[in-house]
Amino acid sequence: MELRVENLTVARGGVPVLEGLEFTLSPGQVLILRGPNGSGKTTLLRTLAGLQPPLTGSVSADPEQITYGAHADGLKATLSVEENLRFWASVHGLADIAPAVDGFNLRGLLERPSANLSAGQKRRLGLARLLVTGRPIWLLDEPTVSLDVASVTLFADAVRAHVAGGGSALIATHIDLGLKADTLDVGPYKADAHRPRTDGMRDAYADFDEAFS
Ligand SMILES: Nc1ncnc2c1ncn2[C@@H]1O[C@H](COP(=O)(O)OP(=O)(O)OP(=O)(O)O)[C@@H](O)[C@H]1O
Repeated sequence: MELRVENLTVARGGVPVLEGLEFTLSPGQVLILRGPNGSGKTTLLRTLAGLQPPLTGSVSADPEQITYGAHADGLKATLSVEENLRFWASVHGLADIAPAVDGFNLRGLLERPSANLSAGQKRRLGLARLLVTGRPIWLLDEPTVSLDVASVTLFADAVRAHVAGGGSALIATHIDLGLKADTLDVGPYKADAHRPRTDGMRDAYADFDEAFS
């Protein structure tokens, strides 16, 4: 499934951050999102995932086809590693968690409550969740934070296998993952936050408190 973005403007706290975005993420493609801190990568990913509305433009993909891996691992703290994976697999109608367990080297941690994992182990479990969603489009925000070199390799292998199977991935990262990938630099799309808007949309979002979204 293709994800096509046309004339997209995204905002945080009512302030336009990126505007005029046009790109396509195709099956089999890895697209690396680049840009300095605060440039709007997370805002773009959240909008593509359907977690916040765009100010203008359109995103062609159905949110049901998308898995969003955010900064937070989103683990259920009182459940074990295995229970976490089984829970997500059941939500997505899948039964087999073995590829996720083995793909992220979690076999020796299955009984451990996820609250008791190290930061890197938590991240591995959060990423393993990608494999039990069965969804074709992965949107990932700094997925390798806390991972050691070996785990970064596991992650890169998982992405490679995903796109080889017809999936796609848009990944915000500051490191080189060693993947065959295209790059989307958000720099040229930086919005002029102070330009008066003519479409009335600014007012609609001005009081929106992102802290509660
Ligand atoms: N909850 C929020 N409410 C209002 N503004 C926010 C909020 N979160 C982020 N921002 C602002 O929105 C802009 C874009 O932030 P965003 O998190 O999308 O950048 P980023 O490119 O992902 O940065 P980083 O590389 O540091 O993760 C920044 O100026 C940031 O300060």
